[in-house]
Amino acid sequence: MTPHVRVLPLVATGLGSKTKHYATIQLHNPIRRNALTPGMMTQLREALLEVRALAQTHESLVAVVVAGANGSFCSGFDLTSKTADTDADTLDPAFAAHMSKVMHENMLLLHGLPLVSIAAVDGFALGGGAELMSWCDFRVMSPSARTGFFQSKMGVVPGWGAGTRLRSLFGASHALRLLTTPRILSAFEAHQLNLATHVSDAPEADAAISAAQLVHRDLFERDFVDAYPGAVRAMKRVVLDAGHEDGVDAYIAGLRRCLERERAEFVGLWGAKDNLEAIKTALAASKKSKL
Ligand SMILES: C[C@@H](C(=O)O)C(=O)SCCNC(=O)CCNC(=O)[C@H](O)C(C)(C)COP(=O)(O)OP(=O)(O)OC[C@H]1O[C@@H](n2cnc3c(N)ncnc32)[C@H](O)[C@@H]1OP(=O)(O)O
Repeated sequence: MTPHVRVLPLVATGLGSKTKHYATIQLHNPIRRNALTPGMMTQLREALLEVRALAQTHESLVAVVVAGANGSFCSGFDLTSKTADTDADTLDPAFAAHMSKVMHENMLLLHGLPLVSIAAVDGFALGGGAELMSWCDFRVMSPSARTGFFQSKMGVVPGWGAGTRLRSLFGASHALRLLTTPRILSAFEAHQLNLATHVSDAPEADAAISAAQLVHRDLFERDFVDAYPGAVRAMKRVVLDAGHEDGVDAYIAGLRRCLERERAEFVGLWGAKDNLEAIKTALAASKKSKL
């Protein structure tokens, strides 16, 4: 199946006036661990707009889950996608600027949805995948899932906005620690660092559980069960609105300006000497591990 991003049918949970629904946006490029091609980035925007429209017509829709397919979350940008989706060289600064802008706008759209956003992380959330995870309000990891901001090891800064996002989530020193430490973290370590907001309470018993199952069982059938849908939606408005004294539009505009500066750093480093050396080393290591 060609790589794609789609919105799955809404799921209902709870009873009576507390019935709540959630939507799922699924990233589907399993042979590349759900890395995003340029085409998938455009489809991600369409999926986010579809979910935003659903939120307008369905008052009981309280959350959107972002998930991968076949046991993986997302391994960032699909480094093999240039020939399939575009003629541009993906190491070209013009491509870097374009990709980063598209993903920054996607992240702002996700962040500004009137719904609680939930990353359901199985397998790996790596590079841009860790960034996408970080932009979600809740970050649920299955017991065997892994994540990591390994951009510094690739000689770049984040291309999908994690500098801005982690600074706003955790403050400067914690954001810097995560971004300058290109280590792959277990779900347990990610939870200790507050990067994961939810992991299994009994990881050994839940060894085979998926993040989507954890979301359904632990969030919707337990944590959210007593909340009224209207109150959940209002909480999201309150929290977003509290981001800036002039309200949500000023908050998002401020984030956009920060992302513009972050993008300039990314474009300057993507495809430059250190990045090329890192890609060469990574490719050689990958080939060696398969011999
Ligand atoms: C925008 C920027 C940013 O950070 O801001 C980015 O995202 S740059 C992109 C950053 N991401 C990466 O560099 C991810 C590199 N990938 C990996 O480190 C690894 O594949 C893992 C994600 C840890 C998964 O390891 P695991 O052992 O489970 O599987 P594997 O390595 O055999 O991967 C399965 C197949 O998917 C491919 N594959 C995995 N990630 C890919 C990616 N991002 N782009 C293109 N192909 C990718 C592998 O080459 C392999 O292809 P074959 O089956 O043909 O051998």
